Amino acid sequence: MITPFSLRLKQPLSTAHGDITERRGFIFRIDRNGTVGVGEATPLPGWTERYDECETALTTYANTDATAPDPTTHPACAHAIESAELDAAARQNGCSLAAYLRKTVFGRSSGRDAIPLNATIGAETTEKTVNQAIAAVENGFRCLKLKMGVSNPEDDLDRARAVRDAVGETIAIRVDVNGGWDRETATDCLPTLAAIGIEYLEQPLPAGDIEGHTMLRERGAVPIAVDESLQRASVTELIAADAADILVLKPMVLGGPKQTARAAQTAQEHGLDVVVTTTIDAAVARTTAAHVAAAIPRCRPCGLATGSFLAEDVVTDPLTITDGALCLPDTTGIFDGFIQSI
Ligand SMILES: O=C(O)CCC(=O)C1=CC=C[C@@H](O)[C@@H]1C(=O)O
Ligand SMILES: [Mg+2]
Repeated sequence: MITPFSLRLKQPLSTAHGDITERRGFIFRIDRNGTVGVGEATPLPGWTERYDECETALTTYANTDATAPDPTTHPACAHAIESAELDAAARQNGCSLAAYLRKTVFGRSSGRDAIPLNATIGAETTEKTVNQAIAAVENGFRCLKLKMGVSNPEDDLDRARAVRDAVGETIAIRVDVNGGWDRETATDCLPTLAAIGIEYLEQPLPAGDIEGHTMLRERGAVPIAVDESLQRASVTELIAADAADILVLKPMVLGGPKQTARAAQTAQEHGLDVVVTTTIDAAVARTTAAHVAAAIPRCRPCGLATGSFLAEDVVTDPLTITDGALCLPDTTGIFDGFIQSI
């Protein structure tokens, strides 16, 4: 069964790719020998297939004997299908999705209950950015993610400096440019970002400029993370190119929770760190991503505090965030409560 939804954001999330103002997607429900599984597809144009492409692929899969679509061409659709299958499988095994992924991908039986998060702050004015940063720290967040690449680089750097001055040295500040700089701009910004003491610089250059990220990384000024580049190159290719210290993994963009867990495993085997984030998804995919993060050993603070961007949701959020860390619900599968309420 496929149920479409459309959710408004409380206010636009401003990024170098443009503003995100609403999220439209589908809840996908399957029945496997009497056990229900639920998954979500929330395509984000520019990151995944378009909404109409997702709808066609999901409908075709549901109504015919078609195999699941390729996660590289239809990642959001593949995400919904894989999530629903894993939800049912975990429930049949009497365990949570996190425990199921831990066992089947990482061969482990125990893991973390609480996942530290970053607070996400859009490309706003300095005053708004500083106010949001202070509010996040007062709410217990120890890690802030600032969006850059919308205004000019000098203003961006001033904003990051103002946040550092406001929150002090002990709070991690990471910066996400969403590919908004060229090599020269990024190179020029490195010394100031290093002086501000940022945790890492995420996707400074366009997705396809893998070599440029390698070049920035070689400078050694600040660690480099890639996000959008994972749509252009595989984890193995990015590792071979020495393009990143950190991979930002979005299950909705990578085609599902297991795809993401496997990407994390490959990255960690090669000494890279990972961060799990959403594409500002609804509650089902956010909870799915939280299970993925909980299954992965050694995650840096994750970008999962995104439910508060939405003005409405498909279902009551089962995740609680306390002191900047997220707690998973005690459940089988993704969340037992979804079966009754959606
Ligand atoms: O990582 C986070 O803190 C939240 C998610 C987030 O920042 C994003 C979600 C969706 C699209 C992007 O603009 C953005 C990102 O680039 O990571
Ligand atoms: Mg990013």
